[in-house]
Amino acid sequence: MTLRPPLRIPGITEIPPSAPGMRIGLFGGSFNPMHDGHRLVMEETLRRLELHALWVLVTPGNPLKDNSDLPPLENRVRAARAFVTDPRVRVTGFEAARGFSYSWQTIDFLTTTMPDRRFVWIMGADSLADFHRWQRWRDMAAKIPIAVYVRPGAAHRALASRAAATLDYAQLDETDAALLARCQAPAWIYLQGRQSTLSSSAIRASRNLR
Ligand SMILES: Nc1ncnc2c1ncn2[C@@H]1O[C@H](COP(=O)(O)OP(=O)(O)OP(=O)(O)O)[C@@H](O)[C@H]1O
Ligand SMILES: O=C(O)c1ccc[n+]([C@@H]2O[C@H](COP(=O)([O-])O)[C@@H](O)[C@H]2O)c1
Repeated sequence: MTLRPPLRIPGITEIPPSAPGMRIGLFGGSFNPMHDGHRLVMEETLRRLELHALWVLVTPGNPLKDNSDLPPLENRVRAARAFVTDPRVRVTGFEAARGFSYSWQTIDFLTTTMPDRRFVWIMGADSLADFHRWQRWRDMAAKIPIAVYVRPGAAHRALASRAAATLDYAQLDETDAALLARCQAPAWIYLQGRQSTLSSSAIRASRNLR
């Protein structure tokens, strides 16, 4: 298993508190920085999936991206915490403390150590379009239900993607969103709704122009 050197930062890399039976959304990302598009995804999934909590997993580094300019984990976690206002949302960098590089490692760990919680992976439509390039993506889809949220410019690529085709048989109707976290994987849903054109890269580009 590929592990990076564990990085433990007090107050930053702990797993949020939870209780048996809780339905918990896992929203992974670089969050460089967090923006209102992320807020929209969090609000919509919390409500429509009837989640008790949503954990923002600030990644030490997306394995498919060049992370050389990525600000330190601690800075991204602190900035995301300052941005979040909903008390159900908890921001953590816990993947770094475990030395995880890949999301399947996170899913494996959480579903094994906390089998009495109902975890759901949350991603934007652009991530589904690339999902077949994630390490062990099929194993991940077999372990945890997945909610995909519409993103401007990504809808077609997402629904025509290899992962969408492979998992076609496990797609729930959007009207059954509240059932997703109660379902056995594989199960996934594509959520339409309010959309945001915001992206972290556009925000970084506009900051650099100033
Ligand atoms: N505007 C948005 N609408 C829907 N989903 C989004 C939006 N912005 C980000 N996401 C989703 O949030 C998760 C984390 O995204 P990330 O932190 O990479 O932000 P980003 O804006 O996509 O960043 P970048 O522009 O640097 O690629 C991903 O699953 C991504 O698909
Ligand atoms: O596990 C993988 O192979 C993998 C490949 C690409 C992205 N991810 C995860 O997807 C999430 C979104 O990443 P990002 O950079 O698009 O915000 C984040 O949690 C990454 O660690 C995971």
